[in-house]
This record gives sequence, C-alpha cells and structure tokens, in this order.
Amino acid sequence: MTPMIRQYLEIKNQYQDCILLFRLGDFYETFFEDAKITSEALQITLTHRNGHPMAGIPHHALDNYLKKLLEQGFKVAICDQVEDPTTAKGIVKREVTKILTPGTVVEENMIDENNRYSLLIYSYDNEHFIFVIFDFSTGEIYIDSFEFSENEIIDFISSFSFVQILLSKNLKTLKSKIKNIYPSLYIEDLDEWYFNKNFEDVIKESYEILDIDVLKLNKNELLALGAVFKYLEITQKQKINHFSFPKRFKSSNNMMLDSTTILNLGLLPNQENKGKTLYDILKFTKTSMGSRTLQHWISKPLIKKENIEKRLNIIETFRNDVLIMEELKEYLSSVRDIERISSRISLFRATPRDLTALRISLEVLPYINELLNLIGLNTLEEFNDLKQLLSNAILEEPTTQVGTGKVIKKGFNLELDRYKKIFENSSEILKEIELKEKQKTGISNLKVARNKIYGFYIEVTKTNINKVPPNYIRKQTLVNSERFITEELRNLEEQYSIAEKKIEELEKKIYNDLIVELQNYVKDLKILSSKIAEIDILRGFAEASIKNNYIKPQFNNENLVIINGRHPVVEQFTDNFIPNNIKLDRKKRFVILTGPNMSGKSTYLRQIGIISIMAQIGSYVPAEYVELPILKNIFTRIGAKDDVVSGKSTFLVEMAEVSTILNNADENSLILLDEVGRGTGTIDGISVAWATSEYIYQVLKSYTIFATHYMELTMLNDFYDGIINKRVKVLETESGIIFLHKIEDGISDKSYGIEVAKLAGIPNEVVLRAKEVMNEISNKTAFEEKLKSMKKIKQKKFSKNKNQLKLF
Ligand SMILES: Nc1ncnc2c1ncn2[C@@H]1O[C@H](COP(=O)(O)OP(=O)(O)OP(=O)(O)O)[C@@H](O)[C@H]1O
Repeated sequence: MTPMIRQYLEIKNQYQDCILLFRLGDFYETFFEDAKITSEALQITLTHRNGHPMAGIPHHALDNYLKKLLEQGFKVAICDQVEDPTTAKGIVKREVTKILTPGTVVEENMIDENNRYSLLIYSYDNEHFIFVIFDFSTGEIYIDSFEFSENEIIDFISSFSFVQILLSKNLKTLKSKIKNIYPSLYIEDLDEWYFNKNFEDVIKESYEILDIDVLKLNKNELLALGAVFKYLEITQKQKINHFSFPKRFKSSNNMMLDSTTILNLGLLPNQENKGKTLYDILKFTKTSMGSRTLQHWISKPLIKKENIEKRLNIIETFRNDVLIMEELKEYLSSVRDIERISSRISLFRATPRDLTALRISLEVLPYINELLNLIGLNTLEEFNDLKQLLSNAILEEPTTQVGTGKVIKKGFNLELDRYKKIFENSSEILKEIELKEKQKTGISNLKVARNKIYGFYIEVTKTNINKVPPNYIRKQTLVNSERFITEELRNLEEQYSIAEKKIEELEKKIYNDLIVELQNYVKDLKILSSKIAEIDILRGFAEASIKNNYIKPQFNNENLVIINGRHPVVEQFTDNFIPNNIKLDRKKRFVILTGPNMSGKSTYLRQIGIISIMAQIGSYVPAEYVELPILKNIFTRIGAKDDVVSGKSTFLVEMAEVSTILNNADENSLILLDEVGRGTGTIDGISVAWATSEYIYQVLKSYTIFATHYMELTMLNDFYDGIINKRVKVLETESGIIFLHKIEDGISDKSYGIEVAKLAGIPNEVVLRAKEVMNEISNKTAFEEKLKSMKKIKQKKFSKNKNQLKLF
C-alpha cells in the first residue's frame, strides 16, 4: 500500500458516511467503493491505480459534479491539500475542509433562487415533536413544538419541498416511513449527544448573545436548535453566525394555512401546477429575495388589520405614480441576491463575483431611495462605507480564483501592487531580450516567451539550431523547434516566480481580511434584504393590480361581500370569465351550492378563498367591490384524492380533512367544502354531510360554502335561516346544455350528469341508454317523499367540546 493510499484510508475512515473527494494534483479522486459509486452516479470512467478502483473529476469542474452527487442524495466530503505540494516534505498534508449535504449548499452556481429548507425533527418521547426548519443559504430559521402523529408529520413534510431531513436517532420508524415515500430525499439521523450536551454554549456563540432567554424557547426547543448549530458546525467546520433569531410557525400575527389548503387553492407552485398558481399570478418581483418572500407571504397571510392596510396603502401609492413604479422596477432588476451573498460572506464562501454583485446592488440604492422619497415612502440604508470599501478593494470584473492577482484592485494594498508591477511591463522586457538575442545570434525568427510550467524560454526553429550560442541551455524539444534558457532568463524567472507566489499569498490574505471586515455588515445587509423584498413585492402587487384590473379590498367585522369577483388564475386561462357575487354576514353565513359538474362550482368556491387570502396578504383583489371580515383561518376540503402512499381510502382522507376542520374552525374561519361525503354510499354521504353542516353552522359559526351534488342538503335552508341555497345557471338548448358559470340564488333542478357525459364524448348509444335507465329509475314522487321525510329530522342542538386539540 502506498503512503498516499494509507493517508486516504485514514481520512476515509473518519468520514465513512460520505463520498470522499480526495485532491490529487488537478483532480479530485475517489477510490475503492466510492470510485464505483461515483463513476456510476456521475457517468465518469472507472480506472485503476495499483489495482485499486479509482474515478476522478477535474478540480475546476467540482461544483458541477458536486451538484449532481448532492441531487442524488449523497453526502460529500471534500479533502484538500492543506500545504504547498512544492515545499512539502514527504506526502502532502491533506484534510477534509468541507462536508456538503443538499441542505448546506450555498454556492450561487449550484442552487436556484428558491428557498432550500431543511427540517430537523426531535422527539424525546415519540409523541411530542420539535420541528426546526432552516434555510442555510439565507439564514432563516423557524421552530415550534407539535403533537403530531407520524402520518401528520408525513403530511407536513409533503407540504414543503425540503432538501434534507435530520432526525433524532430514536425516530427509526418515522425515518423508514419518510425514506419509503421520498426515496431520493436526503435523510440523516443524529446521535443522542447532539441533543443533550453544550446546547447553551453553541446557541449563545452562534447568536452572539449572553442569555438564551431572549429567544423565548422552551428547553426541548433549545436542544433541537442546539443540534442544528452543532450539525452545521461539524459539517461546515466553522462557527455559524448568519442565522436570524428563530421565528415560530404559530404566530399571533399570521394565519397559518395548512398544506391541504395551499394545495387545494393552488396557492404555491409544485411539480404539477407550476405556472398556474396564485404565486405565479402575483410574481412581478424582480429580486430573488422578493420572490422567496412572496412565497412566505402567501403561505402566512396577515391577521392584523393595521398590518394589512399598511401594505395596501403602499400599493396605492405606487398605483398613483405609475412612472415611478416602472422606474423602480428597472433599479430592482439590478439588485442581486444580497441575502444569500451575505450568508456566503459570513461563511467565508463569498466569491469575488459575489462582492462585485453586492457592490452593484448597493450602487442602485441611492436611485431607489430617490424614487421612494418622491412618493413619500421610507428609504433604505445606503451602506456608503461598505460600497466605498468594495469599490476600492475589488476589480470591476474580478476572476473567481483568489490568488491570481486578478481580484484585488490597484491601490488597495501597496505591497501587492509592488509585486504586480513586476508583471506589468513583462511583455516589454521580453521584447527587449528578444531583440538583444536576435542581434547577438543573427536568428531573425527567435522568440522569447514565458509559460506557467517551463517559465522563460528562448525558442529557436530547428533550421536555425546551428546558430545557437554555447550559453544557451537546452530545456525542451518540440517537433519543429528547441527551447532554451540562459542565465539571465533564469534570474528573471526566479524573480517572477517569487513575485507570483507573493501575489498569491498576499491576495488570499487581503481577500480573507476583507471578508472578515465585511462580516460586520451581514446583520444589516439581511435587514436591507428583507426591506428590498417588501418593496419589490408591493411594487409587484401594484403592477399586477393594474395589469389584471384588481381593486383595493376593505375590511370589517361582519360582512363577506364580493361583487363581480373573479378567480385570478382561471381568468388568465379563460377567454370569457364570468364574474360572480357573494354576500354573507354573521347571520346568513352558510351557502349550499348546487349545480352540474363542470359548471364552475369549484372555481367559485376557490375564488372566494383566494380573494380572501389575497386581501390578507395585502394585495389588491380581482373583483369590483370587496368587503371582508379578517379571517383567522381558511379550511378547505376540495376534490377526491386517494392517499395511496399511506393506504388511506378516499373516504378516509376526506373524513380526516373534515375532522381537522371541525376541530379547529371557529367564527373567524372560512370553510370551503366541495363534495363532502361523496366517497361513500349515498345515504351515508348525505347523512355525514348533513350533520357536518349543522355542526359548522350552529357551533363553529364559520363562513361556509358547501358545493354538493346532494340535492337533499338544500333542505337545510328549511331548518336554518342562515343557510342559503345557490346554484349555477344552466341554459338548456336543443343541441344540449350550456354552462353560463353564473351563480344565482336557488336550487339546481337537475344534475345534468348525462349531458355532461355527452359533452365529454361518451358514445351516443351509451348516452341514449343512460337516459332510458334514468327515466326508469328516477321516480319524482319518491324523491319528494324523501325530502318530506327529511323535514321530520329533529333540529339537533350541538355543544362544542372545549378540549379539542388545536393543531395550529
Ligand atoms: N366563472 C367562470 N367563467 C368562465 N369559465 C368558468 C368559470 N368558472 C368555471 N369556468 C370553466 O369551467 C371549468 C370547470 O369549472 P369547475 O371545475 O369549477 O366546475 P365544477 O362545477 O366544480 O365541476 P366538478 O363538479 O366536475 O368539479 C373551468 O375549468 C373553467 O374553464
């Protein structure tokens, strides 16, 4: 075994769960089992060295390959040479300098603008769970305690696109469940010691605070938070200082929408609905910070009137000055991802290009401020010192490689400038020597040049070789020429290589010192980022409101009124969208909506939910007039979906969703129900739907829209004044039915199922036969009898069980 392989094995032994990329010359090599895995994962050649399997990637292409390895769920350790190979005695010293997992990538070329959330789950008893969600690339962190079942945890996971999950080691069954459902998601379990020792110190150091009480977390939450920082310190091999204080999921300032509602209402994009969500419609943002924050805003609408109105008023200000709004858009387009750049500064991972991007971003701030000033909005801090520092220190277009002398600007460090000067007139020196040698030797095509490997040389073509003087020392033979060196060139070379080394050393040191200085600005830069995000989003809301003809909503305690409301997404994809109204108040608060399939019930239902959410994130809304109560929550039960993965039937999923609603909604909630009870037999279905409606109406007193095919439910109106019936208008013509998509008071007289089947292209013979069958089995008198018997059901009085578990 060679000493190098021995060194490799020693290091690999400490990083057994990682693919170890071992720096060897210009390559990162993998050996043994790692080589087999990497060659397959990266589609690179598997070779052999002294009989050992080996596969390598060129060092300059590292990021590219790393990205692929991380996407496939590997943990990667980068092992670098930590001393200069030219001066090393014996084998070069190597150390692991970085461990990467999908949740710890921050490099600009490896990630897109979206958040990269990791989730840590900690439980001391398998009943109480602490969740920490963090984005290492931006420094955001959220924490809270939940009493979830494993299935609820899985639901929670499915509502976020996590890039990595960390679990305390005792959660074995949960780990295998998650692994089964998300085989390519990166999951790691953490030993017990992560959660029991030194948590206070690591948290205090990370936040630079003296007292952890300021975080207002309980002991178990602190343990979980401590584990996150320990994990990051160990993998990143450095202190972690760029996180903001943890926020709670459950906040008195925000509505917490559950994953079902986000999905049902099409609020945020996922693989299937990309381009057709509320986010896509409202995304007029120009900065990455704005786009990410917009997603947060949508998933957590505000519940305090003054906060909502503050946003709406800023939109109004922008709308009043469209020119300023447009100009601001241009400036915002030049603002780069300051939030992530500052994270990278804090982690010593900022590239020279990051610093240029930061400078360019800061340079537009005065222009942005000028505009904000003109319309009376708060201006941003301009960071003049920082801007000056960056502009003095970094070249306009630096290279990515620090140490090449092409990063630090002239004038920033005199010593560096002195060494760089040697190279400045090198081409003239070469020309001088060349001329001198030509004259001396009489070789007219003699060339003097320098390259990285051989240094200075004199090149003479083979035809002139007999004219070469004796002081020329042969260095290299090429096909048509020979290269020589002289004493003079050798001395020069020495000077140059000393200068080159010095430049490398100095530039790296200067750059590093600069980063340390820039770290002082990170906290304030994060505040700047969030302010820019806010301006960016609100400017975008203003633009969206003009482009799509939205109006400013109003708020009150009683009425939910939408006049000529539209579905903001469907209207974009429909030629002639028909607007609709709704008028509810604290008394008339429950709508039973009937109408054929495809007539527009779901669209109507959803548009009421979406308009409420738009209003509460502070956006203008698609309608002619909107007056809303401030909702504390929105619950939805829409569409039938099987949960194949956890083996639950459609009906069970549906009932679980209804149960969450019944346990959590109240008079400040909006409930949207579409076809509850459909997954079971008709009689059961009607009964469950009936009882559910009564409970919501009497006990919860939530604003509710219930779309249904069960005509029987329209009878609820006979029992309760506040339950009203609405239907979708349908035009019957000779050639079939036409959906008018207009919602009006009343009960749908027919379900038009056969007409819809015809529209869908069911063969005519089948349609005709269905009509025959229907005439046989539908018996009008029987239906009327059934309705009468419904009237005999006694009005049930419910009382609320106060001890219900609240999820959010
Ligand atoms: N107000 C409207 N104006 C114009 N077109 C509409 C409107 N509402 C719905 N539509 C069109 O009708 C289609 C069906 O609407 P939707 O899914 O809401 O019907 P539905 O009654 O809920 O049907 P199902 O009961 O089968 O779920 C939509 O995709 C849309 O193209």
